[in-house]
Amino acid sequence: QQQHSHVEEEEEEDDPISRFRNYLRINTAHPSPDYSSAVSYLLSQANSLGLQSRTFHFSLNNPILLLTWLGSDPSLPSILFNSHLDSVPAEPSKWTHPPFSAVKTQDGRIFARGAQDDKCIGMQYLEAIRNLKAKNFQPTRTLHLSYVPNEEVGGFEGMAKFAVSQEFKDLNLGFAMDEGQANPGEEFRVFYADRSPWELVIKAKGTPGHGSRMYDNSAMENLMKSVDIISRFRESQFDVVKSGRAANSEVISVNPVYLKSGIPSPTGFVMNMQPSEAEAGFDLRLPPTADPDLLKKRIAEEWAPAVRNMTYKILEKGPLRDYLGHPLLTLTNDSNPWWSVFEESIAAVGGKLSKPEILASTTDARYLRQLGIPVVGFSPMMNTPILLHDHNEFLKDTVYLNGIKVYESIFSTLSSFLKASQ
Ligand SMILES: CSCC[C@H](NC=O)C(=O)O
Ligand SMILES: [Zn+2]
Ligand SMILES: [Zn+2]
Repeated sequence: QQQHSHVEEEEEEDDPISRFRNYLRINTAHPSPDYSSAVSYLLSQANSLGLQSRTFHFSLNNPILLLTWLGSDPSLPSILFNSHLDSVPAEPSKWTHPPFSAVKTQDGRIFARGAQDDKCIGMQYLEAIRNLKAKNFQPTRTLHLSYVPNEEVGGFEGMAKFAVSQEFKDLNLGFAMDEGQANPGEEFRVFYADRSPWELVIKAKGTPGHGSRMYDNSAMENLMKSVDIISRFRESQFDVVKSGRAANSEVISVNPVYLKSGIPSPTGFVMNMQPSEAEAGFDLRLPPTADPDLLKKRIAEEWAPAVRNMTYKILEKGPLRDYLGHPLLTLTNDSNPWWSVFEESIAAVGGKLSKPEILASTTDARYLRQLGIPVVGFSPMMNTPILLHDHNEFLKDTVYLNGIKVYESIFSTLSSFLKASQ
């Protein structure tokens, strides 16, 4: 009985850490994310802060929540802070604590799927507004917070649809921020571009035959030649990274994700038959500087040539260029006034930024950059191991709380910044 009341007491606490942990307890992992609970929870927070709220349904079962803190001069371009509602799945048996219980250990680590990616920033945005309101801060520019579904599977039912809507256009955005990544070191990492993902499937056909026969042009041989050629390209890119000439995210990555062939039998595969078809799947990532046409030519001529009985399919998962044909990147120099003001806001709280990077993976920021909106990827996590999509994802309470201070500075500085009128 006593223990029971103790637990209830803990759940009813209302402080930044409990509010973060409660958000983490809502299971928004794929394949069946509970978006409605997440949206109701965020709405209750927004209401307690007196923020305006709207929920959009551009796609069935994929709600988008938009919260707005109206500036004193709503005619100025506004600022958007985005986070995604969904998470990748977790395998509970491989975690030391259940992934949706948000256990906090003695040393302050909060374990949950989404702790770093990216429920931290979603709640830190709200806490920063809470603190600024308590200080009677009034923004000049309007601030928007967006909570979007479907990011982890490409954003096609989320930000991709929102970004092309009239409702989005009406926000009149001047600048946006989206998630970044943790840093084990002392500085905050910051991202000016994402790599663009392609899915590549290559298929080989060939002569079937007895498992004992040696002959040319079997499907397996044709596929394995391609796998070998692709591996060599991968090595050449990886060598550039290993020799320190480029960062991981600055080269084209190509990683095999599946191999499929064989003739199934009740116990596995028929072992004395050479199959007539074989295929392989690859995850490709292109940095903004990569030449997509050159890569397509390489795929057609070397990786899956028709002369070797190969066919292929490339699925481009999102844009590579903006509507003016420019690569999707945000300038991080003085020519971008938003960047300078962002830098100032970090310095104002004693934060240090590491050299701006390209993100190795992909976020919804690409849909905003496609529109020509400058977007900075940033999650204020220093002294933190990179655990996104990993087992035992956690964030330390002190790091989380410090991040709230960082966003207070970002919000107040950016929303008062008047020079940029674009
Ligand atoms: C095909 S777009 C997928 C987007 C996904 N984002 C986060 O991990 C990623 O794989 O980078
Ligand atoms: Zn993410
Ligand atoms: Zn992710």
